Order: sequence, then C-alpha cells, then structure tokens
Amino acid sequence: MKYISLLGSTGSIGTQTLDVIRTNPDFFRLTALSCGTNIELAIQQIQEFQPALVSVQREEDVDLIKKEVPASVTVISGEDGLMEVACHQDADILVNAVIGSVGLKPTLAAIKAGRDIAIANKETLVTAGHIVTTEANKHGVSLIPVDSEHSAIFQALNGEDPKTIERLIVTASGGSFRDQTRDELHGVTVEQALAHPNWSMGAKITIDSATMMNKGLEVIEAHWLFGIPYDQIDVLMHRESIIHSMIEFVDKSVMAQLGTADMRVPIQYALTYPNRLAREKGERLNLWEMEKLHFNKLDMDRYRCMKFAYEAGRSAGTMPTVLNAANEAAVAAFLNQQISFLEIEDLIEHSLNRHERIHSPSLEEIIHADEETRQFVQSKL
Ligand SMILES: NC(=O)C1=CN([C@@H]2O[C@H](COP(=O)(O)OP(=O)(O)OC[C@H]3O[C@@H](n4cnc5c(N)ncnc54)[C@H](OP(=O)(O)O)[C@@H]3O)[C@@H](O)[C@H]2O)C=CC1
Ligand SMILES: CC(=O)[C@@H](O)[C@H](O)COP(=O)(O)O
Ligand SMILES: [Mn+2]
Repeated sequence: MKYISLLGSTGSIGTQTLDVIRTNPDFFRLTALSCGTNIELAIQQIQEFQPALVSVQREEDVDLIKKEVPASVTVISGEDGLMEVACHQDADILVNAVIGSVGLKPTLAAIKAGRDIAIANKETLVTAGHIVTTEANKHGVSLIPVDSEHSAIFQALNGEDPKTIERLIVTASGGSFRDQTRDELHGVTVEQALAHPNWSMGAKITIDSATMMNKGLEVIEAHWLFGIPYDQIDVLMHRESIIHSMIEFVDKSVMAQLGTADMRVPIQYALTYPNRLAREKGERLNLWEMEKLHFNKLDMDRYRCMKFAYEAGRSAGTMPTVLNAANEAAVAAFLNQQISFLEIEDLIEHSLNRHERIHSPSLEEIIHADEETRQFVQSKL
C-alpha cells in the first residue's frame, strides 16, 4: 500500500491520478488533497476518497466543504494549506499536479519533510530548478517525473549509466496551430488554441503547447531532472505524440518510450517505480493502425518561445523565473481575452529584455523576480 498526498486534485493530472488510485485500491490510498476553486468536484472527491486532510485555495470555501464532508476530515486553506498537504505525515509520496509557480513553496516543504515527489508541476522546476534539485539531493528525496516526455526519458534511462547519455531528444506535437504559418496566427481564438490535436489537458498547458512554450519549459525541466546541458537537449517535431521522447547514448544507440496519449501511464509509473502494475483496461498501442509516424526539424523562427526558453535556460539565474512568470501572466491574459495569441510571445520577450539577471538567486530573489514580472505584464495589458 502506498499512501499519497495530491496537490491539484481537481485538475487534469489530479483527476487522472485519482483514477489511478480508484482503479488500484489495493495499492494506493489518498491521505490528503488540495484543490483550487472547483469546490463541487472537490466535495465529490472527498466523499469518495475520504482523505484525512483537505486544503482549498480560498478561506471562504472552507465552511462550504465542511458542511458536506465527514467531521473527521480536516479542512484548511491558502498557501499554508498547500504546504501542509504537501508534507502530510501519513503520505509516502506527494503528487504535485498544481499548475504554475504556486507549486514551488509546497515542493520545497515536501522535500524538507523527506517526501518523494511525483512531479507534474513543471513550472516549479523551471522557476527554481537549482534550488529544488539541490534541496532534493540534500534531503535524499526522489523527484520522479510525471510529464510524459520526462517519464519517457526516465523509463528509457532505467538501468543505464546517465553518464553515457549523448543527447536527449524531446518530442513535440506542435500544438493546435502546427499547420498554420505565423501570418495565419493573427486573430486566432482562445477556442481554436485550446484544441490540442492529441492530448486533453488543462487550459494553461494547452495554450503553452500551441505557443510551444510547453516544449521550452520541458527543455528546462529536462535539464534539471537529468542534469544534461542545454546543448545536449534537442527538440524533434513528431505530430502523433506516440514516441514520448528518446535518449541517444554515446554509442549512438537510441532508446525511445512509446505509448498512446494517456497520462495515467506516466502517473502510475511514477507511483509504482521501480515496479510496474498491470493496467488491464489500458489502451494498447497498435502501431499498424498508425500507418505513418512523422518527424520534422524544429523551426525556431516559427516558434519564438522555443528560442526564448533555450536562451533563458542557458543564461540561468533569474532568467527562467522571468520566462515562466511572464508566460503564466500572458497566457492568463490571453485566456481572459485581454491580449491576442501573438502578444503572448511579445510580452515574454519584453519581460526578458528588461530584466537584470541575478546570477545565483535565493528563494526570496526568485519570488521577487516572479512577482515583479507578473506586475510588469499586468501593467502592459
Ligand atoms: N494535463 C496534462 O496532461 C499535463 C500536465 N502537466 C503539468 O501538470 C501540472 C497540472 O496541469 P493540469 O492538470 O493540466 O492543470 P489544470 O489547470 O487542469 O489543474 C490545475 C490544478 O491546480 C489547482 N490550482 C490552480 N491554481 C491554484 C492555486 N493558486 N492554489 C491552489 N490550487 C490551484 C486547480 O484547482 P481548481 O481547478 O479547483 O481551481 C487544479 O486542481 C502543470 O504544471 C502542467 O504543466 C504535465 C504534463 C501533462
Ligand atoms: C502530455 C504532456 O506531457 C504534455 O506536456 C504534452 O507533451 C503536450 O504536447 P506538446 O507540447 O508536444 O504539444
Ligand atoms: Mn509534456
């Protein structure tokens, strides 16, 4: 039996994590969960999984939840609530499926409490990868990837010596506008941008896929999770999302991990690693149904966010923090229909250009750079 605490239970990864738990009651039990503002769904989840501890984003929702759940469930709120769920004493592992850099402090709290972390929340690794990985090493905590590309690399690396990696090949679908030229992106709608060709995901990451910032964040995430320099991380366009990523080793042998587009596979693997658990009802990959798999070289001029991410990653310091914060704020503004799709890139570029990099920032300096960038983006709306 593995006991699990879950940040972001009401989201796309959160609900799929609960599905993995629901399907395997003899292996997993939920001890604590956090949600944002989707109280109706959270109440159903609490009634079904009966965690001991629940945290909601807004204080005013605490009583709403208490009225509907057994008195044995402790309900708390806010940033402190996220931290308490992250370090819940009964949990063996934390699944961090919250969205955005709000996941940073709970991640650090869980590390200090010695909890292993199945990490979906890539923004945390992008904004403060040097702090998170240093702290995880210091406390002997494992950061197990959930993101499909990083799970693929993690699986392909199983039993290999990481020093024999020559390069990582991170695959990218190209997102909702992959068949449009840049000129055709003027005036695209939120609805069009939210139509990912292969994956059903939360709104923010779906927009990130459309701008390819998702892949940029994933390059930085891979750098921190696997300790590989940016020059040895390539992005390969692969429109079917069947090969989830690959490793080229020094002998030029390439290991790939393949599967259907189902996040329950990497979520479950992160929870059972180093073992595997049967998924009796899992969809099988029938390659003969695919006819063809396609591959193309990445065009950095078409996807400017890729360029920004490689540059920010290589500059390091507070640059990835600014990249991430500007992106979070700009994507939120696009989803609120305050800016156009192409303005997301402009705001990120502007934020990076004006920022004075801090070389090796402390947590406080990271938090300050994040807040200051968000304010700047707001001021431009
Ligand atoms: N979805 C996917 O397939 C994949 C996602 N990821 C990564 O996983 C993470 C989660 O993504 P996804 O599940 O799509 O996101 P969603 O937007 O679907 O879910 C986000 C979750 O976080 C909660 N939340 C949001 N803001 C706050 C806040 N300020 N305080 C507390 N809780 C909050 C939401 O609560 P509520 O809804 O109740 O407001 C929800 O439970 C992201 O980092 C993403 O990049 C990585 C690979 C694949
Ligand atoms: C499922 C997952 O891991 C997403 O990050 C996915 O990779 C998005 O696909 P693209 O960013 O390649 O469009
Ligand atoms: Mn991914």
